[in-house]
Amino acid sequence: MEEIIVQGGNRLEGTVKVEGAKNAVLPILAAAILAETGKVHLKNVPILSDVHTMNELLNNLNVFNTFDKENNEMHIDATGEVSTKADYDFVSKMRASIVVMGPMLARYGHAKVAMPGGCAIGTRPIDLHLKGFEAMGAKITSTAGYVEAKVDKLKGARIYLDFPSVGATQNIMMAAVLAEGITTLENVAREPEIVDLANFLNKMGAKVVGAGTETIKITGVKALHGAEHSVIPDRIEAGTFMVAAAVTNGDVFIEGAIAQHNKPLISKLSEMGATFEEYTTGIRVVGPKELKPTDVKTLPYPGFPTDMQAQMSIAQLLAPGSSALTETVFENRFMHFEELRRMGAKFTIDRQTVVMYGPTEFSGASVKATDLRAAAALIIAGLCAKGLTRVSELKYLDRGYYRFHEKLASLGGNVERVNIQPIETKEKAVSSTLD
Ligand SMILES: CC(=O)N[C@H]1[C@@H](OP(=O)(O)OP(=O)(O)OC[C@H]2O[C@@H](n3ccc(=O)[nH]c3=O)[C@H](O)[C@@H]2O)O[C@H](CO)[C@@H](O)[C@@H]1O
Ligand SMILES: C=C(OP(=O)(O)O)C(=O)O
Repeated sequence: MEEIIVQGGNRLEGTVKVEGAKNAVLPILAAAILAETGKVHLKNVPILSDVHTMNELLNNLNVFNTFDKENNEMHIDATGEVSTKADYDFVSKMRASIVVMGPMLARYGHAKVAMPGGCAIGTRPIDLHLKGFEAMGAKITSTAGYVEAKVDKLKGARIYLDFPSVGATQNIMMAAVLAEGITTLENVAREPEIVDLANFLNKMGAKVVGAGTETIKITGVKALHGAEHSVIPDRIEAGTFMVAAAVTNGDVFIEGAIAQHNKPLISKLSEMGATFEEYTTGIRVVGPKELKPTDVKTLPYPGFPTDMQAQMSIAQLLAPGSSALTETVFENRFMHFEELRRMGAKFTIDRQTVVMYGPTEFSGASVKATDLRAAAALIIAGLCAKGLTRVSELKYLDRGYYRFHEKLASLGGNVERVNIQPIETKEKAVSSTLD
């Protein structure tokens, strides 16, 4: 079992480079299914376990790729006959696998995908994705844990999303690119990852306009081809380093960070006393000696991102006074708070709002990551704690952060990743030496 061990107290200083965005590359990899001719060439592909999982799924569907990890480049070939069934083994590992459904349906008029189910942060239904496919003429059935969509030819439609779901916007957009006629998608998600997907689809020959606004218009075309594309930088990884710098009174240049993508976070951390300098190559963050309290509410983009909520809570806990955090996107994304309590955090939770009482003097403890962003938050808390913090369940961290411990260590953090023996194995070893 692996753990990250953090000895708190160091100020972070120096330069750190962000990877390509996990949440951009996953739907883009799914979109590669649409390339009936020519290969897809992707640049700035992050080395993450989620990317590995998506690759395994694609291979299983007869879509092959080579990943040059030295250069973060990938070549994908979807010109063969692509399978239209995504098995439970893959979808259960990673919810984002559901976005293969739109491309399959667009290219073959058929998709059968295991129902993704909920996860550590909420129930996460896919009703909006399915409503969109239905509006375009697909018949949807669900049996034995699978959802199946069938249609002779998808037809363009006017679709209003009840909630600006990121995954539903992507899935419906990818279904619509080969549909007959025009699809108008209203109340869509406006995240930068939606814009990146639309840009990639357009390079493949699609006609998508309006990505990044509330309405996306897609004019169906006959077929799509391979294309070259560089994935946008990961705004959540960048934001995680912003918080790490802010809470350690640090001075960190985050290479590749785009200020436009992180406006609400920059605004909140500025309110708390951090200063920011924006450059074309990245962002410099300087943390204050003492943070000021502030309230945060997560919202769809361009609101404060739910994926930064756990990390932000560390800054709020450190600030003297009370700070509130309201989570409106997922119904169960406060799991990390009980772990933080073990490190000395004081707070109360009432439904979707946590009120934190600072300043927290974090003390090092053994804690378990409860999801991907919780893992990063606990490590950041460890950077500010007295003594040693040990964070386990690193499988979550590896979904979305590449060599997080090495990056923090390169900034002066006392952070190590170690392989520890499970207790039973240790006991066996001790008893065999006694024998
Ligand atoms: C791989 C990826 O890009 N993941 C991101 C994506 O997840 P994902 O695409 O799953 O998130 P959504 O925007 O779809 O979900 C937001 C909310 O809408 C609900 N919902 C969604 C679809 C649906 O059909 N019905 C429904 O009720 C969800 O349960 C959730 O409460 O956006 C989230 C919100 O910014 C981020 O936290 C995730 O990191
Ligand atoms: C919730 C996240 O991802 P996913 O939607 O893949 O679970 C995340 O990136 O924080």
